[in-house]
Amino acid sequence: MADILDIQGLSKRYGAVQALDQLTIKVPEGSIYGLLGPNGSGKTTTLGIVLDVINASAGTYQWFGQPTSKSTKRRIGALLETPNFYPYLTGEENLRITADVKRVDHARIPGVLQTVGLAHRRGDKFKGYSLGMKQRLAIGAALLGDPEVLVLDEPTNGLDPEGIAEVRQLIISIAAQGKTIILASHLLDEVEKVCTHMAVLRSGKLKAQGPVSSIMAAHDLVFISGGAPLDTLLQIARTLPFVTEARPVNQQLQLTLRPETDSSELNRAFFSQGIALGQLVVRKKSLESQFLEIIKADSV
Ligand SMILES: Nc1ncnc2c1ncn2[C@@H]1O[C@H](COP(=O)(O)OP(=O)(O)OP(=O)(O)O)[C@@H](O)[C@H]1O
Repeated sequence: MADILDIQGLSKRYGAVQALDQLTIKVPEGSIYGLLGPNGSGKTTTLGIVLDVINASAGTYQWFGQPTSKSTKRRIGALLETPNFYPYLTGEENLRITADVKRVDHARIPGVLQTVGLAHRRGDKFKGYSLGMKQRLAIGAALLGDPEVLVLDEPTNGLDPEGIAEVRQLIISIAAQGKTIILASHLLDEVEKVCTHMAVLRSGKLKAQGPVSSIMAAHDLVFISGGAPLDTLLQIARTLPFVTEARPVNQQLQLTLRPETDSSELNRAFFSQGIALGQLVVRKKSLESQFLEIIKADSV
């Protein structure tokens, strides 16, 4: 898979604030890439830099394997702030105005309205739209130029639960049409539900990145006990190449395994040393606790 966006060592300083610190990430083509981090972690700054509205202090980025230019910009649609639509005009009329500003043919409008699920409401005034419909129209405006990539900053902020569900579904369906989507969010739940890949930021630093499933899978815990004294189990566990962490907890041994390790390998490894484990329990950590650990960790 080619990389749509390649960010290398991006840094941004605002006076005393290091908003971004040597960020390096690659966004694969066709992914829904989530930039996840608490408020102030540098997500908007990152999007602003790669959209060429904020200057970086250091580092580089390339879109489609090229430095940014008019032609790369035409291939990117972005929604950083809610656009100012006219309340007394219809959804369709508002898109016509946006199309004129962007010098896009009006012939694109019916298809865009269809994509964002507003074709049947195209003649209704914007002010009568629900919050979710307003945001879908905004996403439609970003799609007018038929971009290959859609960049969204906190796309569900301020929406009601229904609007959140509509917008998340829309993002997934746009990606299904072959577009790459990059979105910033402070909601772990959102990234987990919508994204295929993620980068976790804290205080401008990258804490983890990769496919959402492998980041989440990397943090399951295994508890073992029995068959031998805890000390012996600990000694053996520390020699196993697929065990990344081992420590005694409440008369059991708590282990963290390398991603994609099957816990049955543990049974086999101990058995080969003459120990039949009395108990082996895999506990999935809650996503919240994984996220908190990732953003707490000094490095991942
Ligand atoms: N124009 C600016 N001047 C000074 N400091 C800024 C400016 N823009 C952002 N910052 C600071 O840079 C850091 C990163 O901000 P940024 O907006 O990129 O984070 P974020 O993850 O998008 O958070 P949020 O969701 O709250 O916008 C924060 O400490 C913020 O206060």
